[in-house]
Amino acid sequence: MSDTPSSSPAHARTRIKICGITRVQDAQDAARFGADAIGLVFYPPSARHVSVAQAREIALTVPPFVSVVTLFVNAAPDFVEQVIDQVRPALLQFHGDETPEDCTRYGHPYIRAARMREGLDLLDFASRFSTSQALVMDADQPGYGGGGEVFDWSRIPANVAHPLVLSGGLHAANVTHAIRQLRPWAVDVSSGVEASKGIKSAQRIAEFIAAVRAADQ
Ligand SMILES: O=C(O)c1ccccc1NCC(=O)[C@H](O)[C@H](O)COP(=O)(O)O
Repeated sequence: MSDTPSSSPAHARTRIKICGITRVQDAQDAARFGADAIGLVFYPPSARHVSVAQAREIALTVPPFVSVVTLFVNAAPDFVEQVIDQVRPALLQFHGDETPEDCTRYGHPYIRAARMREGLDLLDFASRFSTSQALVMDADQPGYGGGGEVFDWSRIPANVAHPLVLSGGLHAANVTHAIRQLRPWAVDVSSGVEASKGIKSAQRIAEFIAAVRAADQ
């Protein structure tokens, strides 16, 4: 086997985040099938909103080396502090209208969602959020996120320096193609692995993860 560089991607394995987990059982299924991270949504209008107590219970059952990500939409700083203290997330995810200062004030690693609306300059956005560990690229939709909508992937510039987390309307039937086309660092899914809003389907999680692994071959 040759050890010369090739055009293959810089990483061999696309990371997978299953977002909008509301039940211990769903977190365990995600981990069991090989997810790298689970997302807990703190946004009361969402059907996937969890209380701090619920989130803590779920986080305590997540096995080692599976990251817990807590997602906020324009949350009050005191509330974010409470979640950091009680849930101990590996990462914060800001999915609303937060400024760079809103994201960095906790001194905690974070990822920032870019809602891919018409006219968004992603390179400018990336430079404003240079301290973000990754950019989550999601469809722009009413309700901020989790709407199962795909955006136009051709609007992602090739030269974004951040690791990219592809999100928005992914499911087992389109994620293989998405990964082969874009080679993101990670993929993030919610609606595409659900049985109903906020309730994940073990079978759909398994199929989604198998489709990601197929793309990594
Ligand atoms: O999931 C929600 O209800 C939600 C509400 C408000 C902001 C963000 C939200 N979810 C964000 C996510 O990380 C989803 O995984 C992402 O938007 C993709 O969702 P989907 O298109 O349903 O796979």
